[in-house]
Amino acid sequence: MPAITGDEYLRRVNALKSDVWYDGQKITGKISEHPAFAGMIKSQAALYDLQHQKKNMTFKCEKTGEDVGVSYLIPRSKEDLQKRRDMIQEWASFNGGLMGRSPDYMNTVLASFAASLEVLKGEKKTFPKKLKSFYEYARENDLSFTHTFISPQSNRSKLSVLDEEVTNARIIDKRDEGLVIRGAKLLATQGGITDEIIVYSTPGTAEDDQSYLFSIPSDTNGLKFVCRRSFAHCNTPLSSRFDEMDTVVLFDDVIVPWERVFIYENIRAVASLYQDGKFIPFTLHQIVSRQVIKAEFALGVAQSIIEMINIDEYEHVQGKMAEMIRGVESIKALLFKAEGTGKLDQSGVYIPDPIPLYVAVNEFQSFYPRCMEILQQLGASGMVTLPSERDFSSELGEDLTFYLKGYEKGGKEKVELFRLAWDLSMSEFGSRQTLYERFFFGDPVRLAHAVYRAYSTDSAVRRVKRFLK
Ligand SMILES: Cc1cc2nc3c(=O)[nH]c(=O)nc-3n(C[C@H](O)[C@H](O)[C@H](O)COP(=O)(O)OP(=O)(O)OC[C@H]3O[C@@H](n4cnc5c(N)ncnc54)[C@H](O)[C@@H]3O)c2cc1C
Repeated sequence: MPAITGDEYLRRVNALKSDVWYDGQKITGKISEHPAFAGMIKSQAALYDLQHQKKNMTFKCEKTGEDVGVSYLIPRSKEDLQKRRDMIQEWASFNGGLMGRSPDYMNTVLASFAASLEVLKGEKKTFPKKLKSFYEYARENDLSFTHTFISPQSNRSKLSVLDEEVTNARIIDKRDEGLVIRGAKLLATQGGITDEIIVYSTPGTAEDDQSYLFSIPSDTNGLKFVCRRSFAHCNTPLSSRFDEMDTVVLFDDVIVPWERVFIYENIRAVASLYQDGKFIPFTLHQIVSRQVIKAEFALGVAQSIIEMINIDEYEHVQGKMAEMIRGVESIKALLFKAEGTGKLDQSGVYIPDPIPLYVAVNEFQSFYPRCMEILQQLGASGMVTLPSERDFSSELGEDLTFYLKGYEKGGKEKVELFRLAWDLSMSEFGSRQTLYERFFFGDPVRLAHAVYRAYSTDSAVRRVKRFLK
């Protein structure tokens, strides 16, 4: 089946009978109609429809000749990589970059694994051929994915390996039918509303029974998704449409069939696929492409506030905008640099330069929260003087339209803009977005270590040595 439409996505999501728990109850009936999911699922369906409405969203599959999603494309040239960026940004533009787990994220991850099979050569208990066929199957059927990588946050001390009560999902048995998994994983955004979930242990895993890579359908027996409270409220411009639910993932003796096991009981293979393969550059390229759109969206909201209450003559306002512009342009420049200084590897895959992307994603972890702070500083009380649409339709409407007016704009228009700014930067949805970017691709402290370790200072040091001579 070629790239799917929104209707096909809806059909599949509703056909799945995943074990999704919301507020003490298992969700029954169509998940696309549940108030916690309806808005977001509709938005995701619209993304799939865009694949058929916009140019450059698909490419001809080398195997089937059919049109499949560009997010599955393994780039063979700089142009391919730019094609990927265009596609990612087309989807991100639809939601202001606020759907961090739009399908292109995990499709990219899977494509990166499939392009990295050489790192598994000679490694025991790894199945690179199966991983490749699974990638092709996913690409040709346009599967949707969520993922869960991190262990539960019960004990993060250096000595946590000594804990006797293990919470992290682990292999408890190996049977003819497959691996048996028991335990939990930290979380999966969009858990329970995708065809499949990819489960992976990130580097740092110290136990064999906790090292694996596999993918299973979201409605696999014993797999449970436990939701947080929904942030999707009516009459909110962003939360009502883009609240990607976060779920705790529980594995109640889940059987993972052998054909879906790609790595097991091999700590080194798990680490190598992450560090030595193409996961980091490809995934970072997807993330930063989306973050550019998100930063531009925040910039657009900030400038709209400035115009709405006519504050652009103040120097500190200009200074705050300059700060946002510097950030947006720096991230864009880093993205272009990564594409420009990418390299073809021996297998003919074009890999973006990971260093500028690492820098961009680490920078975004503090830049995005700062943008949200600036929105609050510019918007001030406008962020809370927000009568509802019903108030504007009531007998108070005329008064509110006048007393809440902006600069050359009526009260309703002003409140609509400020409600958007509030939803972006202050609502539960907005706060979660900020938290999300703070921790995207990992804890900022450890990500900074990774940037330092990945960066070569050799030429800078050589120059200092020459200078000293
Ligand atoms: C909104 C949201 C959605 C997410 N969605 C997903 C998802 O879909 N799938 C998925 O797999 N993950 C997801 N994540 C998880 C994300 O990858 C993690 O939040 C991130 O890796 C940080 O891990 P942690 O939350 O366990 O924080 P922790 O590692 O527990 O960190 C907590 C604090 O302790 C400090 N700390 C802990 N250990 C160390 C150390 N060794 N050295 C120095 N300081 C340390 C950290 O600096 C931090 O201040 C999501 C997270 C958020 C917030």
